[in-house]
Amino acid sequence: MAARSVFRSGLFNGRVAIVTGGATGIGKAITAELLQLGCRVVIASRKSERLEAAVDELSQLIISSSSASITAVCCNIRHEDQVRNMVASTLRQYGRIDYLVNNGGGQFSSPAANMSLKGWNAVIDTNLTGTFLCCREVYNEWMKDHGGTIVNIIADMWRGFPGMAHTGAARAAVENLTKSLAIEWASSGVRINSIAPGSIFSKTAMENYKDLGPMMFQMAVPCIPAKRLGFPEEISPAVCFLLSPAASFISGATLKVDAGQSLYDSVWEIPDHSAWPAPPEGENVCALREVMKELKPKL
Ligand SMILES: CCC/C=C/C(=O)SCCNC(=O)CCNC(=O)[C@H](O)C(C)(C)COP(=O)([O-])OP(=O)([O-])OC[C@H]1O[C@@H](n2cnc3c(N)ncnc32)[C@H](O)[C@@H]1OP(=O)([O-])[O-]
Ligand SMILES: NC(=O)C1=CN([C@@H]2O[C@H](COP(=O)(O)OP(=O)(O)OC[C@H]3O[C@@H](n4cnc5c(N)ncnc54)[C@H](OP(=O)(O)O)[C@@H]3O)[C@@H](O)[C@H]2O)C=CC1
Repeated sequence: MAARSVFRSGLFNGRVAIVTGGATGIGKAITAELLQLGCRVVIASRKSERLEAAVDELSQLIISSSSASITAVCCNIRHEDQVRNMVASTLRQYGRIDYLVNNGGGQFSSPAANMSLKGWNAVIDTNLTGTFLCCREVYNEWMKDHGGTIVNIIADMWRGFPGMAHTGAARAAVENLTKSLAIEWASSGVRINSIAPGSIFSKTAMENYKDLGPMMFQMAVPCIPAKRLGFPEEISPAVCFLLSPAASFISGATLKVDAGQSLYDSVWEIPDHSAWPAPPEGENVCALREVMKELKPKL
């Protein structure tokens, strides 16, 4: 499935990674690249049929001389007992956990004013609490004594996330969590960083938004300096870099992989309105009125 990795083959030989949401979209590309680099990967998410299909497909990438392997465990990261089971079963199977990629997550699109508490909580529990639980469990059960590397997938929420305020709040919180853990766990030899993807197209990501999906992704294109969408295979090399020894002095950082989208335009339209309070009267307001009088006929 994925293009061949630019990294040295065998880079992750003998290493063990957990990739949440590793069966679809960005997670599937990460899993594919880790496998090509010799890693033993455990993919974890809610739907067993997706996990089984990914194991079948991705195991075909493994060449017979490689130390790589792929297995799956059903885990809803919102549930503490299931996260505990994911970590315990990985340790039973492989005896170590070198890497954790917190990629599983998502949201629905809705104006904040229409969000129910249940919907808000579903998104916060998935993206913030789920990430916290996975980090804490992997740390307590393995990385505390052996070190390791964690990458958290967040989002382009640098100017807020109008239309998906719940996920903006959760991802900003994960960015901050990443910084706290980078300090708290440094003395265990744990590095932890975030990656903030721009608009990354995959069939599963699009289908999450039902009928709105195709339009949402298409509408993002003019706001991307590259004038095209990104693809999962453009996120996975950044994840592999941050996991690898090439990033041995990087912790607590966030890497934006968005072709500059976060610096540029927004899809959120603010209609013309006169709802704001008038500015304080004074010489500058008078001067602007004069300028506008002269400018108006030319506009
Ligand atoms: C340009 C694009 C940028 C893309 C960024 C990406 O991340 S792409 C990646 C995209 N990939 C993903 O996002 C993948 C993962 N995403 C998901 O699994 C879901 O989006 C989830 C996080 C909401 C969890 O859902 P779940 O079914 O496990 O949760 P649940 O059953 O426990 O409670 C859900 C509650 O949430 C509410 N609610 C839910 N949907 C809507 C809606 N459309 N409308 C309104 N509200 C909605 C509702 O209140 C519902 O309760 P109700 O009223 O039914 O009793
Ligand atoms: N595509 C994009 O433009 C962007 C994506 N992101 C983020 O990147 C990550 C991957 O998304 P992407 O690949 O695009 O979309 P996908 O919808 O393909 O991937 C989401 C994955 O998360 C898993 N998942 C969702 N909820 C849970 C849960 N509660 N427990 C365990 N696994 C869960 C899903 O599997 P299952 O349903 O089986 O549980 C699925 O594999 C997500 O966090 C997403 O929000 C961030 C910015 C932009």
